[in-house]
Amino acid sequence: MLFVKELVESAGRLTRVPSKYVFETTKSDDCMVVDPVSEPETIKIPIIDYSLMTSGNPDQRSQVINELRNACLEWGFFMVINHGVGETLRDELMRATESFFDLSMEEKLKYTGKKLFDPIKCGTSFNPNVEKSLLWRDYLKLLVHPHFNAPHKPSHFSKILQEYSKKTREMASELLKGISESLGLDENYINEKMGVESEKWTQVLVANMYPPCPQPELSIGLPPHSDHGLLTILMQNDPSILGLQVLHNAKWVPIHPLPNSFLVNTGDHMEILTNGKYKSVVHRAVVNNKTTRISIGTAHGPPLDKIVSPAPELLANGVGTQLSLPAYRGIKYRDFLELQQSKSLNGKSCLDCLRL
Ligand SMILES: O=C(O)CCC(=O)C(=O)O
Ligand SMILES: [Fe+2]
Repeated sequence: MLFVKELVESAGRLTRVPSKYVFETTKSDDCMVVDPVSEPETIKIPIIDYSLMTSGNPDQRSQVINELRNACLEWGFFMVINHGVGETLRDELMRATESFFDLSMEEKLKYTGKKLFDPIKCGTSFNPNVEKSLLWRDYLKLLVHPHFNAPHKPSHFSKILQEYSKKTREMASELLKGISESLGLDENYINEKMGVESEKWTQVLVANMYPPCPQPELSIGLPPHSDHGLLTILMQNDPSILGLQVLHNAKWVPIHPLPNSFLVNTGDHMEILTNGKYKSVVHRAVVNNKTTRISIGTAHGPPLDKIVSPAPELLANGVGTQLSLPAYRGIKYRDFLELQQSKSLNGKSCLDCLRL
């Protein structure tokens, strides 16, 4: 296996993308990319002030819950500011992640596990065995909760990962409370049903590295896809390096992260649980020819053995109204992950398999 990082570094000055990295466009790639100058209104990304949600002031909280509801209904994506996760921890994690990718091929190859549920997995592309073309992306994927796993090198990586995973779990749990409330449910509804309260939920951390690409228009870092869990919390190395694009009203919206913010999106299990009220958002990562971009995402989902189906409470739209039918069949989280990882990443194809 050859990582993109090593391909770029070994080639001296790479001027062309090798043909196996030329990405075939799919339907949603035909969508236009929003031009921020002529369409500034379309890129008003929702911003959630986390500190107002947790300040203890009920008016401020209900204002933020409203904003969360709109963000989930209209975008499936929002930026979180004033979240209380220290800049130092974020920087340390980013530096340690860079050092991990800088390890020798020999070290990294120790983690190129073959099995889907290998708790530590380092690799390139998404699923090179079945993909028609390779992605301009290397990755490290760790199962960090309920059992914590991390590589031994670099030496301080594990401690930083553990702290960061805990902080993002706390944030995810608070956001899920707010989201429950925004759906008219008890604030603990999702956390109770999804094993958050019992500490049995699943957290997977993925670090993506996208080295500079000589022909960025021909290749892609991650093709259009939705995430599997309930919520994904993402940060990147430098807010000025663009890469993430979110599909909104059939157009790709490039995300300009606010400094020190987190990017949060709803995943397929949010869509299943809410019976399609809050949909998972399709997004992709494009590459550039100047700088390496690194993003680190934590996906938060139910316990692996939990079968998730639409919440009965959300099948009725109000007192006295008729029940609507469940729109998705229930599936064990583990089976959903297996389905997604056995194919190439392709829009919402896994969720489509569950539609009733
Ligand atoms: O690199 C990014 O911004 C997006 C990463 C992503 O979508 C993922 O890891 O699922
Ligand atoms: Fe994603």
